[in-house]
Amino acid sequence: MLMTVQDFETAARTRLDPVHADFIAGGAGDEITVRANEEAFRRLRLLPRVLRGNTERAWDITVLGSHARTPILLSPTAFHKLLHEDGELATARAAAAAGAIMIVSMASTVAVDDIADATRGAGEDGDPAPLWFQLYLQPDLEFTRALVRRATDAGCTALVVTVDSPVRGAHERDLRNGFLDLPDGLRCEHMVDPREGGRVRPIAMSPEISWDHIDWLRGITSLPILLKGALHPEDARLAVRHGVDGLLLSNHGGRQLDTVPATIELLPDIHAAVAGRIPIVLDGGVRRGTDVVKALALGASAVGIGRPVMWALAEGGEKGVRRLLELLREEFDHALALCGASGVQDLTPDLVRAPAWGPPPLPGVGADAGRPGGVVS
Ligand SMILES: Cc1cc2nc3c(=O)[nH]c(=O)nc-3n(C[C@H](O)[C@H](O)[C@H](O)COP(=O)(O)O)c2cc1C
Ligand SMILES: O=C(O)C(=O)c1ccccc1
Repeated sequence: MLMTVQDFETAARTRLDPVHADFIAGGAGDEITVRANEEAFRRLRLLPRVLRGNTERAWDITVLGSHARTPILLSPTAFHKLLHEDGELATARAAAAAGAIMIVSMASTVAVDDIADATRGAGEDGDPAPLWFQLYLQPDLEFTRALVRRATDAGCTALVVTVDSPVRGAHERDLRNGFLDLPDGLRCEHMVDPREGGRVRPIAMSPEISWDHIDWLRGITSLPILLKGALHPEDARLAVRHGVDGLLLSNHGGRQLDTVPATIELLPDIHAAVAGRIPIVLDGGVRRGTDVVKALALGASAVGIGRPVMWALAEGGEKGVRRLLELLREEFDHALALCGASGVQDLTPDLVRAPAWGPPPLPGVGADAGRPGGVVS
């Protein structure tokens, strides 16, 4: 029976080509960060409140003007048709049914306009949660501009710019398997260039992308912009200064620079750096309702899931993703109830006990020298 996120992975693996399972599960280098994301959630402990008398619970959130019926959104992931013939259409219909925001990947195998068409009127009350669009800024700015227009015309309500990929992460599993691109018959629909007779362009991951490009993007769109993959508190502050509207705190599920910290471990610092000026969405290692509670308590406005969606899609198409989103919402609701919370607004940092992250500070140095693991505030 499919009761947990782990069950979906186990079930999907019985159906999937192991090369494709490796593409989903894998990460960069030794996959230290892949493991760290999940482990860091496990190391955090919840301290519930009691006798709160809360009988009703709400799960709604509004982030950057986008309303959703769940704080769990679908992080952008590539190549859904590799896993199921309906590809992103199945994923998007399931997200619409759950009222969950879906971030459409620039590397999707169905174009964002077709995804938007498939979900129109598909929500429970005819009002599906909006789509956001993820992009890698292409050095060819006219191409990027056309892509932004396409996403905007499709009705996307935010842009998510992935900035952790000046070069592509070294996915050793894929290299060993010789999995380097989509098989014949599948393509990244957004990369079909009408100016070039329908040639499919490769997605450029370019080290020349800089804050100047963010300024340029800020100037050509009025959609909210989120940066995905800034991890340094100084970059979080710079993002605010450059007019960025939100952060997707993400280490790309451990698929870019290996050995970066778990995102949940970074959240308190990033939260302090932006000081409430812009919302933070977190992804990486979210597998349980309690993980969602922990991230929201430590200051995230929402969380994203990547691999779980792909396992569920491979396992059961639209139905699979529907069931996945349902079970995570049930787990989240259950955890809320056990924390004595009636909604996201009751989730505060005092509900989370953090271990002392990383190597201990040098004795006698810094404000929190020798600080034992304690309540995060
Ligand atoms: C197979 C796969 C494909 C991905 N494709 C993209 C992508 O196209 N664009 C992007 O910004 N992030 C991409 N990501 C990263 C996810 O958006 C997300 O950051 C990550 O999967 C979250 O971690 P989780 O898998 O532990 O939930 C991909 C991740 C996976 C596993
Ligand atoms: O694999 C990834 O993590 C990823 O981001 C990606 C981007 C473009 C094409 C395929 C995958």
